[in-house]
Amino acid sequence: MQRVTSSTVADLFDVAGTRSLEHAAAATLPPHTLMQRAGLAVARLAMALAPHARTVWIACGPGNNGGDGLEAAAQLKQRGFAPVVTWLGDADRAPPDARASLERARAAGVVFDASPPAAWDLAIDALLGIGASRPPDGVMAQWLRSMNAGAAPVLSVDVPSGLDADTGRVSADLMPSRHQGGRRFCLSLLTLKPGLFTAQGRDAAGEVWLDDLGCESSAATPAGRLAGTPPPRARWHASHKGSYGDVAVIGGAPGMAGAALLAASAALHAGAGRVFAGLLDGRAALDASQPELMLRDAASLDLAQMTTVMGCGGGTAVRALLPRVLSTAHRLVIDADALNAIAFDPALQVLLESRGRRGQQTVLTPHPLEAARLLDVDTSAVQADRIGAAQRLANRFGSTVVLKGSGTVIAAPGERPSINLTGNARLASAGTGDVLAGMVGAALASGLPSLAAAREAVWLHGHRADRWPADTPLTAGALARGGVH
Ligand SMILES: NC(=O)C1=CN([C@@H]2O[C@H](COP(=O)(O)OP(=O)(O)OC[C@H]3O[C@@H](n4cnc5c(N)ncnc54)[C@H](OP(=O)(O)O)[C@@H]3O)[C@@H](O)[C@H]2O)[C@@H](O)CC1
Ligand SMILES: Nc1ncnc2c1ncn2[C@@H]1O[C@H](COP(=O)(O)OP(=O)(O)O)[C@@H](O)[C@H]1O
Ligand SMILES: [K+]
Repeated sequence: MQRVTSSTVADLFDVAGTRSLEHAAAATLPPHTLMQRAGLAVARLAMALAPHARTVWIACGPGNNGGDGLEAAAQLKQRGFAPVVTWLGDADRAPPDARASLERARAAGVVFDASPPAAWDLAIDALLGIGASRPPDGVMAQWLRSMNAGAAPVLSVDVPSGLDADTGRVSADLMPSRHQGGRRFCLSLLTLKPGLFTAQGRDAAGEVWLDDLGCESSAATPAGRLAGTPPPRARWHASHKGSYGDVAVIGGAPGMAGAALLAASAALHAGAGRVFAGLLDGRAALDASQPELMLRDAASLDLAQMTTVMGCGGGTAVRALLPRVLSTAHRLVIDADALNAIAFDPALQVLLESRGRRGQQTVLTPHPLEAARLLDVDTSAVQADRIGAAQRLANRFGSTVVLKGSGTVIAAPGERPSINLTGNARLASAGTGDVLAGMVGAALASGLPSLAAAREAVWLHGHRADRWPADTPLTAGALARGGVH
């Protein structure tokens, strides 16, 4: 059993992949082995989380997820705990594994009840796993809401019930409350599922653990991966500023110069050799607080030699510059208003696609609304399948795509998408996206290929937010300066 952290490297398997691994493993093992292993793993984690629990409420559903819960109940009872099981199944219709664990729980003397105990020290959610076929309702939804509202920790078996294991969607009324409720844990069985890590998945699951039940995962193709900590970038003693590349930030239309300056500051603090800011505002000649930045007229910059970060605070003015930038920029990060301009202009889309065909490095950094505009769908469609949306954009434009938000997805043509696990909701403040664009620019300018540059910058950006003191608001300016307090 292992705890998943932002440095974990692991494959992610969707429901179809997990099912084929389960079948392959079950075929080589004596009957009921997997469920016994699953139940024991759940019981072990439960005992570690609540070693002094007097009452453990285990809510079990009608399928094999409920079977895991029944098996855990048997194991906990045998170890001196007092599980109370509420089971929504029917012994005549339960799948064979769940029925076998039902017998074992009964034989162990587990207490079964029709309704939850009056109080509990730990709740185990074994209502639905990867077989969920519709959103929970009725008694099942009521039990989930009780767990969510209770002060005790909640341990979800395999996935939080009601979570779409492939996409991370959960219906709003089953999400844990932000204002009450205990800590949340999820023990994912056999495989890690992508839905645990993106969209609502991170809030629904809480701290994720994995038990592979002693099974191999080579018999299925992963749907994605957790890429872990990026390798450190060494700086040679015998290097100079030219070794780390030039970044040109183009953006900052009147009233929005701050966005471009944030991106430029972020590029500088992320190690770019030289940073130029080509402000569309035209008025500023010096940022006195950051004299290292060279403020230039955007038209005067020789983009063929540089890494360009385009669009931060660009307004509509950025549109006129895009044909030249898309055609000439050596390496390119496209953010914010530049993405919006491309979404509404088929001629710019053609120019972007041809960069991909020429093999030029391009990273797009949309938030969900910008991604929706580029895909001509609405934001809810993007959020309903973030991995799919990022991959479609990457394929369409021949670019690396960073689809921002909780569980940022990074996709590139022909590559397995990855989900980044650093970062938290303190990043939900104005300007943090501009900072990310600048950081991707610096990583690209150092010579990293676009996918590695995107992974490194996204990881570091989130890591800075994770390290930031909990009692202090995080500003984009501080994030740009390296997350230094
Ligand atoms: N076999 C093994 O040894 C192992 C199994 N493992 C475990 O099995 C889990 C998968 O089990 P599973 O395939 O039985 O699916 P599961 O998630 O229990 O749900 C299906 C049941 O729920 C029902 N149902 C669906 N939606 C519903 C709703 N909204 N509201 C109410 N009911 C709803 C559905 O009924 P139906 O849709 O047919 O009406 C069916 O009865 C997996 O996540 C893991 O925990 C692993 O530990 C590995 C070892
Ligand atoms: N709840 C969250 N959890 C993790 N990261 C978040 C969250 N909210 C925002 N972020 C991150 O903060 C950044 C916000 O970018 P963006 O939406 O473009 O903001 P802005 O336009 O204000 O710069 C992205 O990197 C995004 O992934
Ligand atoms: K569950």
